[in-house]
Formats: sequence, C-alpha cells, structure tokens
Amino acid sequence: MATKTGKLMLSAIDWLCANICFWDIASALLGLLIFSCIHQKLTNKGPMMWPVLGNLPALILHINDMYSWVTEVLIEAGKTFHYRGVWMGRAYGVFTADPSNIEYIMKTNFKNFPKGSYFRERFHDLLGDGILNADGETWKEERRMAKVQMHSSRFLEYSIKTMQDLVHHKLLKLTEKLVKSGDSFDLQELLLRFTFDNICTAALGVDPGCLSLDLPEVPFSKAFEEATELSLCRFLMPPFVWKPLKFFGLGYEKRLKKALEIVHDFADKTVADRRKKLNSFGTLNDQSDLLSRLMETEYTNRHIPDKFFRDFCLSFSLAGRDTTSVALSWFFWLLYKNPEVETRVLREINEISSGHQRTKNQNNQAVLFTVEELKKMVYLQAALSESLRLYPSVPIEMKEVLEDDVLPDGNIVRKGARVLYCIFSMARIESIWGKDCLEFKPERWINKDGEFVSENQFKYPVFNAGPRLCIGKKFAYMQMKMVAASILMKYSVKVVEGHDVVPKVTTTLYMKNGLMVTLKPSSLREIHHTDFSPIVASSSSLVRFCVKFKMSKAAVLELPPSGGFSFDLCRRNDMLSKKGHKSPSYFKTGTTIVGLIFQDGVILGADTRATAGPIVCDKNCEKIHYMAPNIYCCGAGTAADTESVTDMVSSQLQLHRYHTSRESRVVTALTLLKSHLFKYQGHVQAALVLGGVDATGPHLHTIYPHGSTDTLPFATMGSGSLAAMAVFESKYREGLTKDEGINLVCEAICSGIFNDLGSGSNVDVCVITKGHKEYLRNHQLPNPRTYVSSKGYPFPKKTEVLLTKITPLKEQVEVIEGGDAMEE
Ligand code: HEM
Repeated sequence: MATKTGKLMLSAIDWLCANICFWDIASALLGLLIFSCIHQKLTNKGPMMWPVLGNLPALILHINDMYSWVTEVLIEAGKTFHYRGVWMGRAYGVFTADPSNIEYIMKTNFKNFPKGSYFRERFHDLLGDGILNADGETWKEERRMAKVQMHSSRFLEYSIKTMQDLVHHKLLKLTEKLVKSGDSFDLQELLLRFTFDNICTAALGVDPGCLSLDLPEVPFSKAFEEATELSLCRFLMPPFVWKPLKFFGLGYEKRLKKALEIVHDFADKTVADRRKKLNSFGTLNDQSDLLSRLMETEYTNRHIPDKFFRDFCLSFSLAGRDTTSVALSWFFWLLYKNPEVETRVLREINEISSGHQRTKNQNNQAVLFTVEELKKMVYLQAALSESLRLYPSVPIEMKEVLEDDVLPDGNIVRKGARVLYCIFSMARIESIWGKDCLEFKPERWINKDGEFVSENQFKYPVFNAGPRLCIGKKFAYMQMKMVAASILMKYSVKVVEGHDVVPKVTTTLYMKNGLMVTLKPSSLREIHHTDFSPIVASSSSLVRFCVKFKMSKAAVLELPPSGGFSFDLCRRNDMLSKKGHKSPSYFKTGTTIVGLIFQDGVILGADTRATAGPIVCDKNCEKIHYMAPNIYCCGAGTAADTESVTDMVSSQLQLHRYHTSRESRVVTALTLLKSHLFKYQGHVQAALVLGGVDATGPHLHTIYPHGSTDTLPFATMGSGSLAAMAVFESKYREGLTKDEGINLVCEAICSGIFNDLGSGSNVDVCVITKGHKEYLRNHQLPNPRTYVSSKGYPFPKKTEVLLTKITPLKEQVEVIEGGDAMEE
C-alpha cells in the first residue's frame, strides 16, 4: 500500500516538473499574496499585515514619522487595530487609543494586564526587580514602601530644597556662563543633566555632578543612558537573535554588558556605603533621600538584601530622569511657538514673585520660589499639562495579556498578546479632545473660576493611571515649575532659526536633534512693557497688541480675567519716569505707640505728632482709633493708611455685630486687619497695636504692615518704639493697677517723645476694661507752648476779589497717534 502511494506521489511530481514552469509557481504565489492582502484589507482595520513579515514593512516605511503614522492609522481604524510582527517574533496584539480600553486594562481588569514577561525579560539586566520592572506582590510591596516615603513631608521638604539648590547654585550659574559666551546650546541636554543630578540627589542622596560648569562626562550617567538605549534594542529583534548575542557577548550586547557593569558598580557602591554608615552610626537620620529613609525604616523591621535597594535606586533614576527634562524641552519649544501663552505664563510668575523682594538674589534677578508660590502658578501648571498632552514623555505604553479577554470596544485579545496604547495619538484625536485638539491651549485646563481642573486619568494617561499611577507626579510638577519659572524670570528662550524639532522614536519622547536655543537676559523686563490687561486696554492698543503677537482680538478678550490687583499705576509710573518725569519721593514719618495689659484690662497710648519729612504737619493728631466699643487700635506709619484700615475693619466689625448681636472679639479684629494688610504686601503703611477686652478677657496684639502679628503682654511700635520698649522692659510687671498702668504708658510715650524726632507733643491714653472704656485725650502735655505773642498774629489784609467773570471750562481731548508705552 505504502509503495503504491509513494509511486503515485513520484509520478505526480514528475508530471508537475514536466508541465509547470517557474513562472507558474511565481504567479500562484503572487495570487496567494494578493488574495491574502485583499483578505487582510477587508478584515483588519489597521495597516497591511504581510505574510511572514506582518506589519514590519509599514513600520520600516514610516520609521521616521512613526507617531504621526500610528495616529493616522488609529484615527482611520476607529481608535483600535490589531498588529503583528515578524513570524516567530512573538510580537502581536492590539494598538489602541480608546480611553475605555485604557480604563479596562489599567483599572477594571488590572490583574489581567501586567507588565508581563516580555517586558521584564528585556529590562531585567538593567532594572532587576525594581518597581518599573516588577509585577504582582513584588511590585505591590515596592510601591507601598516608595509611596510612604515619597509622600512624607520630610521628603517633600528635602526634594524642594534639592531643586532650589540645583537651580540656583548650578543651573542658573551655567546659563549665565552660556549667555556670556553668546553661543547657542542644546537646552534638552542641559535639562537632562539637571534632572539626572536632581533625581540622584533626591532618590540616592548622591549628586553625580553632571551640571558642573565644565559639563563633564559622568561615567555613571553616560553608562545609564547607554544601558537604557541598548536594552531597547532587544525589543526590535526576536529572542532567537538577541539571546545568542547576549550569550556570546556580541554586537550591541557586548556594549550593553559593559554599560551595565558601570551602572551596577555605582549603584552597588552607593547602597554598600549607606549600609556601612547605618551599621556604624546605628541611624541615617541626618539624610532625607529616599534610599536612606527606606533603608532605615525597613532594616529595622526585617533584613532586606542590598540587591533590592539597588534595583529600587535604578528604577527611580530611570523613572525620574528623562521624563521631566523631555517634558520641559517640549514646553519651552511650545512656549516659543506661542508667544501669547508665554506672555500669560510670565505675567503669572511676575505677579507671584512681585511680593518676593526679600528672597531676591543680590547679584541677579533670580528668585527662590517656595512650594506655596509654585502651587499658586495655576496657568504654568496648565501650560505644562497641555504641553505633556501634546508631547507626552512616555508616548507609547505596553501591557501583556494574561488570559484571553475582550476589550470594551469589542476587540478580542489572546493570552500572551500585548496591548499597546498610544498616548501621543490620543491628544490628536478629535473625538477625545475636541476639534481644537491640535492646538496648544492651556486654557482647556482652567475653569471659569480660574482654577486648575485635572482630567480623567484614562483620557490623559500621561502619568499612567489606576493602581500604577506615576508616584513622582507631584515631584515632577514641582520640579518642572521650579525650572520653568526660574529660567523664564531671567531669560527669554529663543529657538535657533531653522532648527529642526522632531520627536525621536524611542520609549521616551526626546527631541531627535535636541533643542538648540539662545538665551536673552531679562525677558521679564520686556513683559512689563508688553503686558496687557484686557479690561483696561483701549481698543486701538488691543489691536496693536494682537498684531504684535499674531493673535485675534477675540482670543485676547476671551481670556478669563486674572483676578487680584491691577498694577496699571505701577506701569504708568514706570512709563512716566522713562519720559523724564521725576517721581515724588517718600516722606519720613514718625510715631510712638504702646499698649500693655494691666490687672483689669488693656491700656493703649500714643503721642500726637504727625510728621511729613522734616515738617511737623500736625501737633495734636489722634493716633488711637476706634474699632468697636470694646476694642481700640493705635496706628503708626502713614496717617491716612492707619485711619482707613482701622475704619474699614471697624465697619466690618459693626456689621458682624448686627448679624450676631454679640460683642466683637479682639481676635476677629486681628484677623481682619492682618488679612487686609497681607493682601497689600506692605504697600499699605500701617503698623498697629490692637487692644481690647472681650468675653475671653484682655488681649493685646501688634500687626506689622505685611500682615504678620504678635500677641504680647506689652508692646510698642513706630519710630520711637525702642525708647518706649526700654521703659517697658525695665518696669513692666504682671498685675499692674490701673494707675500704675497709665503712668507706665505715659512714661513710655514720653520716652519716645523725647528721644525720637518723629514723635512729639502730647500723650493720649485709652483704658479699656470689661464693659467700659476711657479715652483720655491729651492726658499729658509734656511740651506746652512756652511763648505766645501777646499781640496775636493778624494778617495784613483780607482776601481780595480780583475777577467776577466766570469762564466755563473747555474739555480738550488730544489723540496721540501711535500710543504710549502704557498701551502696549
Ligand atoms: C513629566 C514627568 C513624568 C511623567 C510624564 C511620568 C510618567 C510615568 C508613566 C507613564 C509611568 C508608567 C511607566 C510604566 O509603567 O512603564 C510612570 C511610573 C512611575 N514614575 Fe513617573 N513620570 C514622570 C516623572 C516621574 C518622577 C520625577 C519620578 C520620581 C521621582 C517618577 C517615578 C515613577 C515611578 C516610581 C513609577 C512606577 C510606578 C509603578 O509602576 O507603580 N516619575 N511615570
């Protein structure tokens, strides 16, 4: 039977050889190919899937514009398509940009979509079991430990300090040097150096020194970069290629091995040193970096091998290194392309830093931003988020499928497949982000009350989402804001003309050619003159502004008002002084005001001289102001300011009493006064001594012009305060009687009157006790007038009437073509 079948087959082959030529076979294969292609086209929504090669040809064809191409395909395919790599390459699955699919894999069925062995295997040599490369219980435990430390206030404080130090002592020093040289330079490279130093200092407690003035090549940093890039090569070739290369140490795997040795040596040494320190001192309490905190807390509970800490360090260095620097590079580029956004960012930074004179560096305009100030930078946060939307630091993410599953959009995914989701493409899909999705529009992140509004994580998975949400998000925003605000305060960043800005196709969205820029000092000064306020700008100036910044008038008017104070008068004064007008100078003022607590209540005292520079303009003015029947307030500083502030707060207290039908409390007056003064940051010149007696007893407070306050048993303020304080400090004691208190107050005021030229004339006293007050106006007259002319002071003649004709005023309006600096 077998021989019969064999014979039959041989004769069939003979027949085929005799009757079918090469061209017949070629045409049959071609037909098969065409059929398969048509079948593919009809059944698969994605790019062409070739037999054997899968999607590889299309990928190679679009390798230089891969993100745009994937976006186009995703839009055409309705946000999801199936893909396949070369035969036996184990690369297959779906590509998606659908938020509902992303929510499913990142949250709803999180357990079925781990990082997976495909990813882990390729990154294991570099990251080991570090958090970025771990799954399951290992990942869970690492995340728990990292979260506890990262969210502690100690780490937050420490990380802010490291950022401030690096920005001010290194980054800005380096930019100064670069500005002096006048050369263009690669900003992306500079930022990469900055973030590497920053993450190593914060996470490992070691500064690798990439940002030193001579921009040295740091072996650890270079090897780390190389090891990351070379590990990625393993994703481009099938395992039967890269595994033998690794085994025999050939090709790029040889270089990878070398780079890995340097990286691991550095990390191992850091961990070993820290362990040694912990063993010899028994504590690492003087170090706040993540590694030290983790070692100290975890070692006390159980023994954790050094390898764990090494892997932990490397994952953090990778996660926190390039992500923020790349994000900042795109941000600066987008800002350069959108000057109207830059103007708004600068305006915000300027407003926030305007009350910041105390921390200005002496030699330049660099400002040390605090966490509170960074938090207030809402528009900057919106601009950074918008920049990350369009250029996400991690453009494509990948998860593996554990068991067969069906995604919410109906696509089936088989066990072992991979789901890739393209965050870069999501930003460019109208059905996700709206018709204006391609525009750089920070306003989409701000609500009508001017607050920042976060987006749904699954529509905006830039920081990942669900249980694996990026742990460093807060750190990243602080860092980006600190760098952006500090650089923009000092420089205007100009991208070199003709520089080609394109994304590099790799796991992190670098700019392929870097970002070549020049820095022009003091962009802020420019913005003072070009700044605008949609509310006050005249129509013509608004048009000029729009033309200058190539934006529509509607766009300007659409901007929500920024709120807060208007600094138009400052700009006007600035403009006038530039035109040669001399600003009036300030008048020196002087006062002695005091207060003390005695056994039954509070006694306040004040002198009565009002000075304006060298002139005594009022010999007997009143400096003790009424606030409420049981509260009075002495004011030093500018008389008009102290009067107005106390008047305003007094009326608020009155309204409050109408509402509550209760006696005002001193603490209410104190809160109202300090919050009012704080808003004006010292521009309202009122230094106050507030005293009163309420249901909780007698109270005495001082309030400084910037809004800070003190609560004391005795207090003095004004230019004579030191003289008065000398009296109080030597004679004040608890339980003074009323008369003793009044005498002490008078003595203190007289000490001011006789030792301070700004104070003088008489002593006013106000005694407040429970349910009663006594205002002793001119209680003492220590400087009575000694000589009065016996003849009086008659005027030689009365006021004469020179003209009786009344000339009506004419309104004259002069239109100045071209406008003034104020209007720009
Ligand atoms: C603009 C800046 C940043 C962006 C866009 C970003 C984005 C991401 C993304 C997409 C992931 C998921 C990665 C993956 O699973 O493969 C991630 C995870 C992570 N990121 Fe960030 N990141 C940023 C900054 C940082 C910084 C500065 C740190 C450290 C201080 C950090 C620490 C981490 C950690 C530890 C994880 C792993 C979380 C986990 O798997 O549970 N990131 N980040």
